[in-house]
Amino acid sequence: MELPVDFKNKYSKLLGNDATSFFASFDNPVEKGFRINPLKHVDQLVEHSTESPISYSKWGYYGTAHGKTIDHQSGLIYSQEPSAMLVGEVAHPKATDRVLDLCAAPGGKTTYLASFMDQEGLLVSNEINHGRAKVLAENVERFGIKNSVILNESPDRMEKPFKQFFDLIVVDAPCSGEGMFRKDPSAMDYWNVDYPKECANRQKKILNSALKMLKPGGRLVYSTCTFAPEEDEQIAAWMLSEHDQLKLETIKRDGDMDSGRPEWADGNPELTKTLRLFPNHFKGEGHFIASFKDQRTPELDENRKKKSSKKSTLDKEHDKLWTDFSSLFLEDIDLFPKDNLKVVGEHLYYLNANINFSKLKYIKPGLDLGIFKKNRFEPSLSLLMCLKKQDLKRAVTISSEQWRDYVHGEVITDINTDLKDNGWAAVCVDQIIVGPAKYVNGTLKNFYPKGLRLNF
Ligand SMILES: C[S@@+](CC[C@H](N)C(=O)[O-])C[C@H]1O[C@@H](n2cnc3c(N)ncnc32)[C@H](O)[C@@H]1O
Repeated sequence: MELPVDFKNKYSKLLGNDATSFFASFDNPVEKGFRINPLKHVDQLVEHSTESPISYSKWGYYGTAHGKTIDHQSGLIYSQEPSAMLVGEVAHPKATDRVLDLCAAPGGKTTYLASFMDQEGLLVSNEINHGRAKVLAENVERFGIKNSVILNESPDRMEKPFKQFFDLIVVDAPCSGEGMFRKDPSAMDYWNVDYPKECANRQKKILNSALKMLKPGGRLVYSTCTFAPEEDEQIAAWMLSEHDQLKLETIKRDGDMDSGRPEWADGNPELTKTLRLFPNHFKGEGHFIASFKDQRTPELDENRKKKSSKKSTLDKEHDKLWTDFSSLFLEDIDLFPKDNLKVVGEHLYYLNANINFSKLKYIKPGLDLGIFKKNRFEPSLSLLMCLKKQDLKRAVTISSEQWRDYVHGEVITDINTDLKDNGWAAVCVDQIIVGPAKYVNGTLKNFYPKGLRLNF
C-alpha cells in the first residue's frame, strides 16, 4: 500500500525501530469480525460459524459476516472489526444506566452497549449526519433494541435538554482515520499532515458538550481509529488538564495491546492507563481508547425508577386499537406498559424515560411499535425485532428456503400452522423472528418493509 510520504516521515520518527513492521502491516489482510446479539436469545446461528472466538469480547468472533443471510437480516449478528469491539467492552454499561452514544452511526458501539443492557435502562444514540442516522436507525431496529432513542443532532444542541443526564457517554469521535487506511484506502485521500490537528479541534468541541451531559460520578469513554497523538494522548492530556473532576481509569490490556504514550503528549504518566492498538502487534485495525471517570459524588436521582401505573396516556381510540392488537398478539401486554406509550404522527412509540423532544431533531423518539391506519394498528418490524418467540401468541414458522421468498417480498403459500383466525402474525424460522405478515386463509401476506427487501 502506497502510504502518504508525510505519514511515513511522521511515524518513522515516532516509532523508531518499530516503524518498519508498522508500515509492513498495512499490506496484510484486514481483520474481519462479527458479534452475536444476546438480546435475541437464540442459541445457534444459521449461516455463520463460531469457531474462532475473540478472547476479549463476550460476543465477538473472527470471520466475515454475510449480509444476505437470516443471521444478519434478523439481527442475530452484527459485523464489526475486532478492534472496535474493545470500545464496547471498555464502556461496559450497567443494565439500568442512562447511556449516550454521541457519534453513533452506523451503530457498532450502540449495538455493543445494548448487548450489556438487556433491554433495561436507556440508550440514546445520536448521529449528526442525517443519512448516516437513518442507517443507524435500521441497524438498531434489526438488533432489536427496546429502550432506544435515535437523535440527529449536533452535540452542542443536546447540552441543555440533557444537562448532567447520563451515567455513561461514549464518544467514538470523527477522526483522521489513519487506523482505517488498510480497510478503506480512500481515507488517505483527505489526509494531510495538518488534518489530525483539525480533527482534534472538533474532538475538543464534541467532548466539551459531552461533559456537560455527564452526571457527576459518571464515566466517559473516548475512542478514535487513528494513530495520531494529536487526537489520542494529547486529547486525553487536555481532558485531564482542563477538567479537574476527571481521572483516567486503567484499561485492562492483553499482551498484544499497547498502552498510551505519555511522551507523545505532555508526559503525564497517567496516560499509560489509555490503550493503543497497532496492527503490527494486534489482530485488528488501529485504535485508541481512554476511559474517564468523573470523581464527584453522584447525586441521588429519585425520579429514576418511574413505576408503571398501567394508566393509558393514549386517547380512547388509539388505546382501544393498541389493546385489541396487543392482547391478540402478545402473551403479556405489560411488556410495553401503557404509561410509556405515546403517539407521534400516526406512529405509536414506547419509551421508558421522560425526554422533552420539543427542541431535538430525532429519527426515533423511542421504539416504533407500529402505525395507526383507519381503525386498525399495523405492527412495525422494530416491534417484532425486540421480541422473543415466547412473547408471541401468533407466530408462523417457515423454512429457510421460504425465508428467501419472504424477504424478497412474496406471499408465502405453503405453510403449516395451528393458527385458526386471520390476522397479524410474526414470521419465524425456528426460534428466529424474521418479520411481520398477515395470516389470511392459509397464506402469509407479506409486510416485510419494502426498503429492506432483498434480491438474491
Ligand atoms: C467513528 S464514526 C462513529 C462510528 C460508530 N460509533 C460505530 O461504532 O459504528 C464518527 C461519527 O461522528 C460523526 N460526526 C462527524 N462530525 C461530528 C460532529 N461535529 N459531532 C458529532 N458527530 C460527528 C460522523 O458522521 C460519524 O458517523
